[in-house]
Parts: sequence; structure tokens; C-alpha cells
Amino acid sequence: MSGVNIQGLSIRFGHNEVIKNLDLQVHEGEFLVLLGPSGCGKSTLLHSIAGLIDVSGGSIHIGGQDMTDAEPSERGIGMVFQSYALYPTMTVERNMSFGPRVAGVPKAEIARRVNRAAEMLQLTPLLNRKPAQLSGGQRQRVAIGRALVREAGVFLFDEPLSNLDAKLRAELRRELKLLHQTLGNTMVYVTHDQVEAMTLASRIVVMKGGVIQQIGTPSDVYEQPANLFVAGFLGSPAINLVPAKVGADGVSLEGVLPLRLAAGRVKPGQHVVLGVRPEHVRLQADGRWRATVQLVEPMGNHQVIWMTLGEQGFSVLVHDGRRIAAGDVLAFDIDESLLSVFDAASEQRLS
Ligand SMILES: Nc1ncnc2c1ncn2[C@@H]1O[C@H](COP(=O)(O)OP(=O)(O)OP(=O)(O)O)[C@@H](O)[C@H]1O
Repeated sequence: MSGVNIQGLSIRFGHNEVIKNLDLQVHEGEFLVLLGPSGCGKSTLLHSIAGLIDVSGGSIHIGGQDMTDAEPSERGIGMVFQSYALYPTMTVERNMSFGPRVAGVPKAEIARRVNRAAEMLQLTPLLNRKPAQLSGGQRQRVAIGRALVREAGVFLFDEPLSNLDAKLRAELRRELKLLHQTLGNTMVYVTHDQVEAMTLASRIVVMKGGVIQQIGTPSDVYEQPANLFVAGFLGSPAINLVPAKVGADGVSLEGVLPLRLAAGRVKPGQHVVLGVRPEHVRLQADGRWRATVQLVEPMGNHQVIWMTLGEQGFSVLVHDGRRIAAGDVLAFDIDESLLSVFDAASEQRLS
């Protein structure tokens, strides 16, 4: 098994610098998820680890060895792509054993690896089928199996579930997590799906414009977002972002949510943005604020209440079945200790 150490990585396509002086340490055995919006450079970063694109600067070490300029086949990695690209004329067994056969691995060893991977991925009864005789989920399992039989130290996944329907996605997501628990290999996984990131990751790397915004456990990035971008990217419904100004005393806030912060957190006159997660808002009769309900979205086991607070939209997650309707005026309160406070100018979190 091995970790990956990336130092000062830069990748350019023409004049477009897609990865900018990036440092990243993937720990041995962790499930690291690269998360970010379309075009932020996640796949480019993953492909550079795989050796599928040349880097413009910096270094990539895998398992302690400098692999910056090594061929993909020399890097000790297995890769699973979004489109599974199986060989249509080969059986599942032949598809899975293709890589080791080409590499000249002895037959008995190939059989051992294929049977082990098939067992883990519930593919044993399907080994003699052709890809056309499989469902989308089964095909993606074969693609994962094909990577597993390489018995690589590091597995790289590029949005492997995004072609599947929602139910299959959730099912395969759990299988991948179990697989990681069983194998304990280093895994690097690209997605723009925050649910996949939150549920699978040991640590999440949030990226924007080729730059890492934050690295942390799922609860770190959700509860302590480093900046406004990370705060807004994670969470559904999204975090409420409410502007406010710090009063002359340095603790009281002026705006639609007047409240007091712990001393020393902000400066008099500073413009800030408050981040309030919808699940941290409490509806209670003696709440300090009032807002009018605009829309109610029932979600089965909870409801999302959309309110207007001054000019500002504001969402609240309610876990009980109380009846709420558009036009109701609700009183609510917020626990200040659960607030995130950002500087409005730099957009960075204020500790
Ligand atoms: N081979 C290439 N030649 C030129 N530009 C490229 C190439 N590959 C990627 N890019 C550009 O690099 C940027 C990052 O692309 P990348 O595919 O890494 O983003 P991503 O975060 O994985 O997005 P997505 O989720 O849409 O796949 C994009 O602006 C893209 O257009």
C-alpha cells in the first residue's frame, strides 16, 4: 500500500493554468475525495496522479517514489472511469483479467485475483456474461473489478457512479465504502456530488479554480468551512448567508439578525457574513426573530421552510410534522455557538 505526495504541482493547457502550485498529501489507506464544481481541475489532478497527462511543474511521489515522469503502468495504480469502456466481445472474466494477462501474471494468480474481486463485487455468477448482458450497475462493478485485479497500492476513481440512476448510485456507493473498509487501500475519488463526498471520504479536498480551498474530514468542512465558497458548496438546502455589520462595541451585530458574538472575534465596524445552517435554526414561540413563510417543501421525514427575513431568503429544516403554511409568521432562534462568521471582504472564516 502507498500514499501519494504532491508538491508544487502546476498543470497548464496552453496559457490556461488549470492546477496552480498545489500541495497535497494523500495518506496511506485513506479515502480521499476531490470535490468541487465542474471545471475546477479535479479530473486533471487525478489524471496527473495516474500519469495520463504531463505536469508543467512540481512533483508526484507514490509510495515514496518519484513518479512525476513515470509511465502510467509503472505507477502502481488502478483506475476506474465514469464510462466503463469494457471490451464488448470479452466475457466479464476476460475483461477483468485483461490487465494482468497483458502484464504476464501467471494464470493461477490471475484466477485467484479475479475470483477474489468477483466475490467482493458480487460478480461471481456473471463471470461468463458479455457486457451487453449486464445492467449499468453491473458493468460499473466489472470496471471496478478490473481495477481491483491490478492489486495496486492506490486506486483512482473519476466520477465512477455518475452514469447510474439514483438508487444504483446509492447502492454502489455503499459497496465502495465496504470495499475500502475491507481492502484498506489508498483511494482518491473525484466527484462533484457532495453526498458522495460526505459519505465516502476519510478526508475531503474542496477545490475551486485549480486551488485547494480546504482539506478536512467531512465534519470539518461542513461545520467549520474555511471560507464562503466551501460554506456554500456543502449542504442541502444551502447554508443561509446573512450580511451584518459589527457595532462600535466590537461584539454586537447590526442587520437583520442582531446578535452578540464572543469578544475578540470581530472588530468594530467590520462587515461580516453570518453562515447559519438550516438545521441549526430553532422554531420556538419565544424566539428573538420573526419571519414570514414563503414556501414549504415537505420531504417525508423533514420539511424545508423557506422564509423571508427583511429582503433576505432564509431556509429552516424542521424535523417534526407540525403544520406550516405559506404566509405564517414564525418566531425562531439561533444558537450563536453554531454560527460561522466570515469576513465580507476576504470571504475567509473568522475563528
Ligand atoms: N486536454 C485539455 N486541453 C485543454 N483544456 C483542458 C483539457 N482538459 C481539461 N481542460 C480544462 O481544464 C479545466 C479543468 O478541467 P477538469 O476536467 O480537470 O475539471 P473537473 O473539475 O474535473 O470538471 P468536471 O467535473 O466537469 O469533469 C477546464 O477548464 C477544462 O476545460
